[in-house]
Amino acid sequence: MTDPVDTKAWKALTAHHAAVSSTTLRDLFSADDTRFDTFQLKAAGLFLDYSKNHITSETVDLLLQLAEESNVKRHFERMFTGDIVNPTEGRPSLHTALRNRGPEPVMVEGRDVMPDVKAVLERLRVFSERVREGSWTGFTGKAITDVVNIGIGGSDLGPLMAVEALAPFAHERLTLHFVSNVDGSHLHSTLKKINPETTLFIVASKTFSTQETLTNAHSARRWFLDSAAGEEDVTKHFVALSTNADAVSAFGIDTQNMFGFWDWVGGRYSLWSAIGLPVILSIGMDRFEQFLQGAYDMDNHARTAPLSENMPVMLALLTVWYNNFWQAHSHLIAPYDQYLHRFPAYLQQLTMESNGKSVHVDGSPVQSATGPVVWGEPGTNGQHAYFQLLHQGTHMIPADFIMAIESLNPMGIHQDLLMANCFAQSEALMMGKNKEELATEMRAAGASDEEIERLSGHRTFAGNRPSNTLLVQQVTPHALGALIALYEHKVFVEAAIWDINPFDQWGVELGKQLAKSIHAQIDKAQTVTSHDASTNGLINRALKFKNVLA
Ligand SMILES: O=P(O)(O)OC[C@H]1O[C@H](O)[C@H](O)[C@@H](O)[C@@H]1O
Repeated sequence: MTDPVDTKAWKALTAHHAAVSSTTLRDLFSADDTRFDTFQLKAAGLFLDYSKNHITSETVDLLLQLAEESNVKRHFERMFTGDIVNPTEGRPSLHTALRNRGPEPVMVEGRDVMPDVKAVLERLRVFSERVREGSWTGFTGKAITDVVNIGIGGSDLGPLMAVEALAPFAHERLTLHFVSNVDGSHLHSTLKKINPETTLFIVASKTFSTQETLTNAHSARRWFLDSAAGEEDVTKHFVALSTNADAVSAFGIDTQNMFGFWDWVGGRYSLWSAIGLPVILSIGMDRFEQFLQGAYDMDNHARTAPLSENMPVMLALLTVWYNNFWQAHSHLIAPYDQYLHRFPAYLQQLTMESNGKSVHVDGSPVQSATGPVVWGEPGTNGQHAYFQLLHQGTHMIPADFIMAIESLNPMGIHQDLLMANCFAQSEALMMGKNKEELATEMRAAGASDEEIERLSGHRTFAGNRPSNTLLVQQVTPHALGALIALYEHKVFVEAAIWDINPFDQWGVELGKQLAKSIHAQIDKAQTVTSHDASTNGLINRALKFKNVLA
C-alpha cells in the first residue's frame, strides 16, 4: 500500500489547504447560500449537517479522491466478508455479523457464523426473559432486583453507555450497576447498595484473564458466599460473558451459565455480542433487536452508499482533513442529551484504542498523524466548563454536536432550551463576533469608546471554528445502534486511509506487564532497585507510607 502522504490526493490536498486556509467559514457562507443543502447527509434515521466545515466542493472532491485512492470501499468489503483485517492477531473483525439481520451468511474459515450468532441471541433471550419476569430466582427464591456487570474496557464502556442512553426503556424492577475499576472502592460502593439474595453478577471478559475484572469478580464471589448457604448457590447468581470457556470454569462459573462470543469480535466492538447482556436485561430482547437493526441499517448504508453520500466516510474524511492538513489533533464530542453522558467515554476507547497507532499495517512507521484525541461531556454542561477554550483559546478543536430533537422526558421548555444551546454553540464557534459587532452591542449598552477599545480584544470572538451537527429524532434503541455503528465505521475509514490496523491494541500490554512485576514487588515489601530511579523511588516511598518497609 502507498503511504497516504504519497497519494496524489494527499499532495493535492496539501496545496489546496495552502490555498484555502485563509478563507473563513463566514466567507464561505456568504459566498454560497446553498451550503446547508449541499453539505448534508441522511443515513439510517440520522441527519448530518457538515456545512460548518472548512470545505468547498473542491475540498470534498479531493477528500473523496483520497478515499478512492485508499480503496475504502474494498476495505469495507474485506471487513464485512470476514477477511483477516486484523493481521497482527490473524483475525477477521466481524462485529457486523453480530447485527446482521439479513439472510446472507457470513463466512469465517469457510464456515457460516450466523447460526452460532443466532443461537447465542436465542439463549440470551430465554435467560433475560426469565430474569425480567422474575422466574429466575436467587438462592432464597426471590426475584433478581440488581444486576452487577463486572468488566472493564470494551466489557464495560459499551454496555454501561447503552444502558444509560436507553434508561427511559429500562425494566422497572431491575437496577443495573457497573464495576470496572480495580480500586476496591468501586466494588465496595456497589456492594453497599445491593442484597446478595436478589443480585445477579455478570462477569464480562472476552479473555477472562483481565486482572481488574478477575480481582473484582473474586471479591464479589467471596462477598456473596458470606451470605449464601454454599458454593452451589453461585450458579443462581453468577453468569459469564466470554470467549474463554476454560477460564470461566476455572473461576467456578458453570459454562451453562456462560454466554459466548468469538475471537473475531474485538473488545471495543463487542457491545453487539453477549457483552450486551446488561442492555438486554435492562431494555428487553425485542428492543435490543431494534438496537441491532439500527446498526445493521448503518452497516448497509456504509457498505452500499457511494462515497460522496456516505456518512461515516464523510465524517472520517473531515477528521483526516483537520488532523493531517490543519494540524488539529483534538476532537470534541458534545452530545446534547443527558442520557448520552457516557457516549464520549465510549468513543474514547473506540477511536483512541483503534487508531492510536504509529505504524502501518505492514509495520513500517507512519509519516503523518493518526488518531486524534477524543473527549467530551454532554451539553449544556461543557459550555460552562471548557467551551471558553473552544471559543477563544489558541487551538482549533473540531466538534461533533449530537442533538436528539425529542426528549423522552418532555418537561416544559427544557428540550427547546437544550436545542437552542446546541445550535447557538455551533453558530458562535463558526461566526464569532468581530470588533464592529461588539462595538455596536456595547454602545447600545452605554459603553464609552474608550471602554470598547480596552475590552475589544477580550470580548471579540475570532469564530471560524468548525463543527458537524448530527440530528436524531429521539434516542431510541434503533437510533443508538445507528449512531454507534456510524462512529465504528468512521474509525474504520480513517484507519483505511492512514493504513493502520484499527483492531489490535498492543499499546496496552507494556503497562500490564510492568504492573504485574511491580505488584509482586509491592507484595514482597522489600526495597526495590530494579527500575529507573523515579519508579524505584515511588515504590519505596509507597512501601514506607504503607509502613511495611523499615
Ligand atoms: O474483555 P476483556 O478480555 O476483559 O478485556 C477488557 C479490555 O482490556 C484490554 O486490555 C483492552 O485494552 C481492551 O480492548 C479490552 O476491552
